[in-house]
Amino acid sequence: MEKINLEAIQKAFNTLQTVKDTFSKKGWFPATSGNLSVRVKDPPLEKNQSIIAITSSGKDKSIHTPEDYILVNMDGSLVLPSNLKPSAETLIHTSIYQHIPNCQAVFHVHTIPNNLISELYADQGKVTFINHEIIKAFDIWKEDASITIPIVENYFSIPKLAEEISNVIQPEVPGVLIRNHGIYVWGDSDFTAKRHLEAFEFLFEYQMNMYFLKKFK
Ligand SMILES: CSC[C@@H](O)[C@@H](O)C(=O)COP(=O)(O)O
Ligand SMILES: [Zn+2]
Repeated sequence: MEKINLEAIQKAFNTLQTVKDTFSKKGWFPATSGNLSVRVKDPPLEKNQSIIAITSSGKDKSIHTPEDYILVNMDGSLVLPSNLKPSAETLIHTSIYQHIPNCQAVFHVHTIPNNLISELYADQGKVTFINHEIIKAFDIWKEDASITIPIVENYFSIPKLAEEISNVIQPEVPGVLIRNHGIYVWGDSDFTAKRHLEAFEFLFEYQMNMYFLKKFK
């Protein structure tokens, strides 16, 4: 811990606060759901010694308190002793950082569109979006672009859920849907992870609306 730079920690906490505020205003943290993490940027640390700043468990994410964030190691353990509990889903975050080499931020939200799409396409284990301009937000620049996001079952056991997510992770698709639960997204910066999340949510909302429009046409 002596090696860890306080400025880097403060910067990580500030980033989480800004993202938390933005998503909260969109209504993306209903009933204390959702969690966020960023890698604490500390160049002297080796990759496997990295630490992350993550939201504490069970907090109302529409308000700010000094207890909102906590530091954890890549095995999910606390960096410093604390009475605070890190997110119950910390192991999902650490597993994503370990599988995606340049991952700097992981965001998780529960929304009605991501829950409905995850249920609608659960049997296929994935959902594909084709020919949407917003696919460029995933850095996919080609004619007839498409993106396919995997869907996993909502296992009660977090280690099992983390393992299932890591089994379907594809580096070129920065997200995984969990059936009737929510979405995990990541990026090589908090800016990129936010852009990915907004693009996925746009596609889910579009698909959901299109589904109903076609039904009642
Ligand atoms: C209140 S339901 C949501 C939780 O069970 C969980 O899925 C979640 O997203 C938030 O858990 P948390 O421990 O606060 O990070
Ligand atoms: Zn959740």
